[in-house]
Amino acid sequence: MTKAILGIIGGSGVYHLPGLEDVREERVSTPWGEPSDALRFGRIGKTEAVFLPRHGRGHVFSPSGINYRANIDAMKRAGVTDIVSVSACGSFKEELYPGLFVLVDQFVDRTFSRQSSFFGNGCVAHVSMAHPVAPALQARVALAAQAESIPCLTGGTYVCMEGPQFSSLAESRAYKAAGFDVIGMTAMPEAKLAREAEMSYATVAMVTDYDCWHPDHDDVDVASVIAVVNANAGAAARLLARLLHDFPAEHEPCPVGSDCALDNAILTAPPARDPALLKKLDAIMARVNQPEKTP
Ligand SMILES: CSC[C@H]1O[C@H](OP(=O)(O)O)[C@H](O)[C@@H]1O
Ligand SMILES: Nc1ncnc2[nH]cnc12
Repeated sequence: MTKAILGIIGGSGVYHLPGLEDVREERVSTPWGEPSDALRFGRIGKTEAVFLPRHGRGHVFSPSGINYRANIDAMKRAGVTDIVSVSACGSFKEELYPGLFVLVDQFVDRTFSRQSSFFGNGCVAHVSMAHPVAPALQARVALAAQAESIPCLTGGTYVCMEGPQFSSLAESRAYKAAGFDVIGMTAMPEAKLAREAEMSYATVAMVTDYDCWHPDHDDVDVASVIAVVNANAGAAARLLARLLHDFPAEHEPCPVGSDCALDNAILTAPPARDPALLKKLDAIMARVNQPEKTP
């Protein structure tokens, strides 16, 4: 049995987790550098949680400047089994209106200036990203939203742009024509790294705007995003509190293999592996490095 510990990553405007009890803060260093902020450990009900604001308190890290590897590695070191991230996003669909929570299940990665893997020369791994969101975790988020009567839709594709500038009208129209549902700047490589670290991952995409394609709405700007996030901060807090309160004590095995993603993913032969990289991978590869149990 693996004890479930929930990691919550807060996005723009979400720098705290209201309702967290017995809070303890700890700065966790990782072989990949410093996470965006101190980890905040606590619990809601019987469930332990670890909260991290991805931009740091005071919003100091830009989407391209966030150390995603340090954030995910720190969560792994803290024993986190399941991560729920909250992300503000623009909408490409009329029916995905500002204030709606969308539980996306696919990502398109258009970032180009980020460290997107823990692996590399000396230890090569290829994990599956066919199903980047853990369905059981996502279903629990949906149940929590339902229980709190929070408008929430399951399913959708989040395109992750590099930023920090918002999209041009031509880009916005192209993403809409491609059938993407929402756009943000942070879910990638976060979701990829969570998969490499064998943690379940689900995103609550909080629609804040219609980007710039909509003829009847103003083009997105920071003020409008933050106004919608602030207006919905209470709903996000209630959703997360309910999720934590109702979360099972034991980590539920992931039907798409989030918790065993490294099985059959590592190509580099053991004798050829780079000891320095393996040392950095101590937390990420902890499960696959365990000595085999003798019967
Ligand atoms: C505040 S506007 C752009 C900013 O909002 C989103 O943040 P997050 O995903 O962390 O909630 C978007 O990705 C940009 O970072
Ligand atoms: N329209 C948009 N584009 C990119 N990131 C966003 N975050 C919130 N709204 C956004």
